[in-house]
Amino acid sequence: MPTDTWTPPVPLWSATDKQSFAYESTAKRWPEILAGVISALHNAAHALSYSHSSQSDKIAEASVIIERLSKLKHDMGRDHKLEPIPDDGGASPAGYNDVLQQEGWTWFNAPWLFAECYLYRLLRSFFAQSKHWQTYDPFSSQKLSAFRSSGSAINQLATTVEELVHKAEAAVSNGGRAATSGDGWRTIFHLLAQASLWGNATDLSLLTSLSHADIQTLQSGGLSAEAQAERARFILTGTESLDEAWARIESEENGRVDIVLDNSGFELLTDLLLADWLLSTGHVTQVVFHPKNMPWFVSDVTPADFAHTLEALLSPTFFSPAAATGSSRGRSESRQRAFQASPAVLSGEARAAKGSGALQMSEEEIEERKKRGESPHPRGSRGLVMDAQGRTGEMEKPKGSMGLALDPSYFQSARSRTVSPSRSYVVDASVTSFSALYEEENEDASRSGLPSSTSDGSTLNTLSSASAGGADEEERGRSRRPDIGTQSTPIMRLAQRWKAHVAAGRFVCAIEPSTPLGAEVAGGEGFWCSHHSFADLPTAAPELLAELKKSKLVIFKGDLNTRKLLSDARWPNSTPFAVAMGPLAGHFATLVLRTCKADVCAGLTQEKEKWVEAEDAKWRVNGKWAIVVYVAPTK
Ligand SMILES: O=P(O)(O)OC[C@@]1(O)O[C@H](CO)[C@@H](O)[C@@H]1O
Repeated sequence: MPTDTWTPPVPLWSATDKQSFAYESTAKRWPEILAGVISALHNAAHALSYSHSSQSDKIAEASVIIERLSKLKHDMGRDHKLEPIPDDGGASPAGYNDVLQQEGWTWFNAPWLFAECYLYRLLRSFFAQSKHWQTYDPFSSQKLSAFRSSGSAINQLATTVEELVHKAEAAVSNGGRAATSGDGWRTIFHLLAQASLWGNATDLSLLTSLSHADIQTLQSGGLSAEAQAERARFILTGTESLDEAWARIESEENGRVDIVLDNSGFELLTDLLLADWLLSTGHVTQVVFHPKNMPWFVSDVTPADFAHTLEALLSPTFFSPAAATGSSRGRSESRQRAFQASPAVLSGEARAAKGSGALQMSEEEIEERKKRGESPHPRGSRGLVMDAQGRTGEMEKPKGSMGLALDPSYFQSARSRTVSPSRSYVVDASVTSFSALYEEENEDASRSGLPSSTSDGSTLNTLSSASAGGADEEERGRSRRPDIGTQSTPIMRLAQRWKAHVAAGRFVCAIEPSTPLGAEVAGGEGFWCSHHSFADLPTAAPELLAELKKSKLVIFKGDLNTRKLLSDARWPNSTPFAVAMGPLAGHFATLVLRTCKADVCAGLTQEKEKWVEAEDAKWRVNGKWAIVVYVAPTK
């Protein structure tokens, strides 16, 4: 390992242990995730095939990327060596490639954490090297549809938090910060921190098999004291660390808190609710959010996700039942099903456009067939059968087939909508695309006087260019209910506050949301997607460390961030968390909010470890159990 890497005194988790979740992920979950990306790309290309203007180059390029994804899936399944990541003009892959040159790992003998980070960085390079798909986020449609289905849980939380925020602001305006100190306010911090913790259970990379209904059940913890008490028993470390974190928040004058984000959608929403309440108590004057600079672990927050989330929450229709099921604009349920994003059957031989293995026949031929009233594809043509999760394993190509074609049935129900993949949030045709959302949004926005984004969605409102700023917006963000139309909901009103917080610099997204996906980013923010564990942060990212040391509390969300804090090493579970953090421990006050979804753990008592082993053999990985840990600053 290179010199700027700390080596823990215990081995790292890897798929060499066939009993581990590392092995199950490498053998099963990652191939399913790759199949999901192939499906998403197929659907995006499918939507393009109905564009009014010629999209054949983009479609052809999609099939090239699909071929690369298929080969990656093939090579992974056969435990090939990890190949160097090409220099794709984005964040330098040199760190990954230097290690690979030294170690020569394969998929199943590499450290699990390294291999998984490598997988997502390599995936990024497939799109970064393209001409038409450079800003395409292959997980956007999953993130969007999961977020849309979280509406009921979000409204439940927002109703409660809106009241808590206004109560806190009223208390502060009457009695200053002292008025929001003490037991009652600490209890509310517990509730909101635990809502943020359990929001982490909504992790699409894990929930490859759960339905959105299951996800909603997971999210339905809510804020009721009973619900929280019931779930507190699943926090293996107890919740005393929240008392320590709250004492830190109350005591320190410095008003900055940082949140190292995890998943977009519902989890990000719970982080924003916590952050807004912290501001309203007067103990915090700024919250800095740290997203990932590229599509990461399926559902992690990108800068575009951060911006889109605020925009989407302002829309009166984003969580509408129709939008959630994608059956908006009157499409029948059955057509909606036919339109679903996972191609159950890929069939047909496509006349390959020159050298491209295109999905389509030539434009001219399609037009000719349409004029004759024929389907754009010959029925019954031989082809490849692959189920939605790509469980066929090897992608054998039928003899003579030059490429892939979508089942003709897709072409009967596709909307004639131009969906350009040159937008990071492009979604496939099976869910409402953000451009459509923004069209709705603009209609709604113009009615309610809200700032609207551009209709083509390509130059979305970035947080830094968010509407207004100035006294009125400042005031609105502070305490008055914003006048965003009589139809406003609690979440819309809170989102309006959050846009005002952004405009006033009280909410900061550490990476400018308009930053291209995968780009090299300033301030060391690219570190979060590097090959490093966080133990290396002091040596590998001194600029980022200096930033985090300005914060009175740094909150790390989720399982992957915890795996990186612990170097994903095989610590005895009773190892003190600060010991397992290695050189990073003590540089700044740290609060870890993690639902357990991987092999690694630390910070438990031996009694608790014994108890949970007897309670649930899968406690490490099924997302039902959690740890909450506070590590005090000592350096
Ligand atoms: O960081 P999150 O989103 O909480 O969880 C991400 C993650 O822990 O989930 C999977 C294990 O289930 C791993 O592949 C990955 O590291």
